[in-house]
Amino acid sequence: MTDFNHPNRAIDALAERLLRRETHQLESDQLVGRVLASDVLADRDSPAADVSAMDGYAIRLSDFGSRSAVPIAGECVAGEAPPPMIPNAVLRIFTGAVVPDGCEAVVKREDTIEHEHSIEFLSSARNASPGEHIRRAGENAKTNDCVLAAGSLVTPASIATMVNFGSYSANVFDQVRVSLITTGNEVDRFEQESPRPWQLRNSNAAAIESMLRSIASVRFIDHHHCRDDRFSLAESLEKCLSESDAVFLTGGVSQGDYDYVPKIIPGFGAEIVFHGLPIRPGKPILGAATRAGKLILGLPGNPVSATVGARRFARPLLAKMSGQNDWREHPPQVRLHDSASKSLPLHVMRLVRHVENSFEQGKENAVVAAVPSLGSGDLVSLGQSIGFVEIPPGHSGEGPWPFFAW
Ligand SMILES: Nc1nc2c(c(=O)[nH]1)N[C@H]1C(S)=C(S)[C@@H](COP(=O)(O)OP(=O)(O)OC[C@H]3O[C@@H](n4cnc5c(N)ncnc54)[C@H](O)[C@@H]3O)O[C@H]1N2
Ligand code: MOO
Repeated sequence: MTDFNHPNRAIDALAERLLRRETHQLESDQLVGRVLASDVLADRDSPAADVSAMDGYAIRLSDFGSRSAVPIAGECVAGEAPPPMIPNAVLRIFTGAVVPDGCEAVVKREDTIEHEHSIEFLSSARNASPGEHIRRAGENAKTNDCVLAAGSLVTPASIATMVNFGSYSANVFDQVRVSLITTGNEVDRFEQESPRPWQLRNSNAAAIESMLRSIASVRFIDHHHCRDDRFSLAESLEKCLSESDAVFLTGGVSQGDYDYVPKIIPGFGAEIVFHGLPIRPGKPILGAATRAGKLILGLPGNPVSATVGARRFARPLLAKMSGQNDWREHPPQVRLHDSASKSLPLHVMRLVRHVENSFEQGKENAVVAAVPSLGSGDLVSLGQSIGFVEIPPGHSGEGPWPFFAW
């Protein structure tokens, strides 16, 4: 086990040991949020022919020599093959229509005086250069060019690209199957009755399950809740590992006598890559990988630590396992409003909320404010936050700091 001084180093070391999924074909209406396993190729040139970028007139540059009005010989409309160009005449053309053979440029209609059967060129049109307002065949992509690379996350924007090139389905990586184990004798659902003062509702299960269910490239498999018992924990972990690619646990990861998570993991032949990182909250976090490349993430039980840890560590690791090339996060930088706090020798994750008009304060970065919090058990501050900023060791003040939104 190495001592990592940055959460990103720990994430990288764990990511290296994780498996990638098999692949299958999926229809385009199911693809958003999934990861392409094969390149998408252009099935034809884009555009497929030279087309007009403007509503106007298809001309030869020699037409500018004409002193008087030039006749309009016909129309090129979108959805039809163009008529031929006739000498000493222009064709009316519409955006997206194929330009006729012999057309050297398109002049916007605003740069002409339009009569019923002819046009005159305004002086603004006379600077038109060859090819002006013509989108050339293949200028976006040639047939068989790669237009979307394997490993990219499918978005509504990339669906547009796929469908344009005739891909109504794509080869994608299988979803990452994830199970969750929460621990603790004090924790239960308590839906019908009220918990006693020494009991707690299972907020970690609710937070992490909902986070996992919001990721399209993840399939949530199961949630087990275990009492603080070594054998039932080991039994649950064995079952979860047999049916999942990643298992997240909360609680039981620290130094207590009943903290069995670190104790049972070596029994599964898994390598503990880190146990304890210089972060607050979440210091006791544990990351392990099995020989088959499955992920075990042991999150501390405190609700803020568990939720922050899942967001900070699970998200990129699941992106990696789902086959995404660009799986590391690129968090935006934000400034912290009213940032009177001491620096600590840890990476401090501070819960933050929006600030009204955060972009109007003459600063380059958006501004957020710290949510007052009494620590990693403060579920009120957790619920009022929009995410957290991460302040590096020895730093304090307004930043800017990387921001991780929920
Ligand atoms: N001697 C030490 N004690 C502790 C250390 C340490 O370094 N040395 N670290 C502290 C830190 S930091 C944290 S964080 C906690 C994490 O401990 P565990 O992961 O073992 O968590 P638990 O003790 O099981 O629970 C902590 C806390 O969270 C509540 N909890 C647990 N599960 C849930 C759940 N599913 N939903 C809601 N709340 C939950 C639990 O009742 C406890 O209050 O250890 C410190 N101690
Ligand atoms: O760092 Mo522990 O995560 O709750 O306070």
